[in-house]
Amino acid sequence: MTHLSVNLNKIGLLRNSRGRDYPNLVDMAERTLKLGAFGITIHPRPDQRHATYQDAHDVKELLKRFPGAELNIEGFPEAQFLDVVLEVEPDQCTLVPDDPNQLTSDHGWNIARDQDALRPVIAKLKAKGIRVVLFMDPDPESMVLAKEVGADRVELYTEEYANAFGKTGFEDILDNYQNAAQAALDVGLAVNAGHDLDLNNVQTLCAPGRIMEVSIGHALTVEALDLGWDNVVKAYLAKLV
Ligand SMILES: CC(=O)[C@@H](O)[C@H](O)COP(=O)(O)O
Ligand SMILES: NCC(=O)COP(=O)(O)O
Repeated sequence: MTHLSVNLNKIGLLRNSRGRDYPNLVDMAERTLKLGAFGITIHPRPDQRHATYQDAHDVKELLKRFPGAELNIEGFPEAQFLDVVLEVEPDQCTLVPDDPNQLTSDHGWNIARDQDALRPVIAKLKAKGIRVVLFMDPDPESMVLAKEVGADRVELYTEEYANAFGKTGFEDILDNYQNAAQAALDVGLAVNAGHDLDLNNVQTLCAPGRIMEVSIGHALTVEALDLGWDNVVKAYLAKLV
């Protein structure tokens, strides 16, 4: 079984577009958890275009009423982000090598280059009992270093997987992701996955059983426009058993 962490960035985007607290992100988080989702993910970016730092505090407070459910905060480890994470103390922090001006996340860490910066950050987060995940491209060779710098898990960046799904050559891409996941498991890292996963492609990635958690937001929100939020969350849960 793969855990579903629903990313509420796009709920935050919709809310922020009118300057009122509607839709209320915490209400959507509560609704999502009541449907059986394992957790909530938010990725507050420096411009707080969607999820905000206050959302991190508010969702953490909500989770006190949902024992066993997890909060995953994603982001680049700049000072303000780290201050918020260390205050909120989520169950998990996924470090993503995003530039503040990026439209969205589009690459994993270059650990060989960034290891000196990552090590103390990872140590500080782990000292607070926060599970640390590194957002990674599906490169089996990089998993040893991810473990060596102190990560607990990696999150495989799955845009390439999603783009290849159902097309010629997909099997080779799928094999690469499964090999990268196995390489992570072989060095003692658990494996998350995320970015552009959807109802059509998620099951093939998770079926072999190597993926512990997927975080899904953009496609889930778009699919909910057709199917309704509750139906979409239930549909993902049914595919991840
Ligand atoms: C790291 C990643 O792939 C996603 O979690 C990210 O949160 C997407 O960010 P946007 O919702 O800003 O596109
Ligand atoms: N880490 C991936 C995530 O949280 C959501 O990515 P997406 O489903 O919005 O592409």
